Amino acid sequence: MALPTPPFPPSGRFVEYVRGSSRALTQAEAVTISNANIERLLLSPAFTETYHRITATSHGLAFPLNFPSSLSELNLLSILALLNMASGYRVPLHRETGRGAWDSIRAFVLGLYLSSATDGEGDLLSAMGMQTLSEAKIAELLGVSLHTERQHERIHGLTIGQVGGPGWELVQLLKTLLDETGKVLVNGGYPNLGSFVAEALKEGARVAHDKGDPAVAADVVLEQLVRAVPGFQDMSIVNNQPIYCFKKALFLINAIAIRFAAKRERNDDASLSESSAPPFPIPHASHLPVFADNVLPSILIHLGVIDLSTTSCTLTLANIFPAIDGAAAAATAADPALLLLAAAPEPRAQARTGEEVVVPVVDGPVLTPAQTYVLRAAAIEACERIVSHAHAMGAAGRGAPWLKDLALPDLDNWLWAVAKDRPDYRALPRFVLRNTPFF
Ligand SMILES: Nc1nc2c(c(CN[C@H]3C=C[C@H](O)[C@@H]3O)cn2[C@@H]2O[C@H](COP(=O)(O)O)[C@@H](O)[C@H]2O)c(=O)[nH]1
Repeated sequence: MALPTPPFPPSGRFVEYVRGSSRALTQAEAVTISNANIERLLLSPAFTETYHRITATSHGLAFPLNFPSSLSELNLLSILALLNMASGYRVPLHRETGRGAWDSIRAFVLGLYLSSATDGEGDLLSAMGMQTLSEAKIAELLGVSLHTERQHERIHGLTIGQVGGPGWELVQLLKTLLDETGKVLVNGGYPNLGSFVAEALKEGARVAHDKGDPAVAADVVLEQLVRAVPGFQDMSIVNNQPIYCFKKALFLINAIAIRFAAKRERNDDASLSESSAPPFPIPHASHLPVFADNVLPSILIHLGVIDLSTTSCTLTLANIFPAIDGAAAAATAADPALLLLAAAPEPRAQARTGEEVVVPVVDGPVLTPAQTYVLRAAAIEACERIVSHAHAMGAAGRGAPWLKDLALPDLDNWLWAVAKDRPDYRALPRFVLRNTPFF
């Protein structure tokens, strides 16, 4: 059942509406986020002992490619962000490709780039090229099958392959995103997504300059991305409450800031030549709301920051993650989060053999679109609260001194990457929504 779509936020207020609508929906659905549990996380060894290592090392946004220009890299990054979804296909992707959603999409985009250079297929990353991709080519680059197998009804032992299944579904989602975005770009006269984004970045810098506030640039870029490209229109109405998440567009703005920040500093340094600076301005992103996917809310629930036990029964959210591990829960009285907040357990097998501990990837609960918007809203609100609580603790001299500098995108990065950092976290189920192009 498709949810209704709200109007766009008023011009100039897109970032504010992500925050405001997330808070309002979290409150309307009676999700509890307590300062006590936020503080417990911020003081926990699980957080303090890994924060700097994780936020300093993991981003996966640098590709091992020699881009002919900054614009070419911007285009690749923009397409990567546009396609940064597929979380609902994590388990089938692991089964078929050995990779999760993010790594599969990265490999796919890398494949698009490399086949553009070598296969004589034309530029598959251009506005025209992205519309020419066949289902078969997308499936090949992604490494998934367009078929499922089923038992023949009458002939025992005979299996029949038929078009369909998770691989096919994901290929449809990607094809639609590539097609519709390509059309928008061609209609607007843009050769590729990167050149559209570069224009938005310039407009953002112009408005930021006029208003004397560098933070405004990201808002302008967000608005332009969302208004123009259906694949960035990650918004809905849930129980009469509009909700704006804009995960992929916010992720893109932050990715641009991360990838090109060093160059921005060079850009600001007038003594350097023009040629070393990219031909577009780089936005400030450290104030942006987090990029709400399925990982952030799931982990925040497991860590006890988002508490669903108080939610109303209409959306049946209260028990979506039943006690993760009965024995562990018993050992920690009523609160399984306590084990997760402790320092990472010594990975014994790893210590002995030097090999990765293999954790089976299992699907979490399959939710409805309405349920997932509520949980993603709760993650956005929880991260706002975590960061302001950290700043207050820093000012009061409680906790680690660096808490006063905690920034939203770094917190996003920690939550996302820590989920893959410890064997016990990797085993935590994340909720699943299939058939969405947004996360
Ligand atoms: N909130 C947030 N969500 C993120 C990312 C990333 C990429 N992270 C790297 C890139 C830059 C950062 O510095 C990270 O190191 C992917 N996702 C989303 O997770 C989902 C699950 O995917 P998986 O677990 O693979 O199956 C999928 O919807 C995917 O879109 C992030 O950073 N934040």
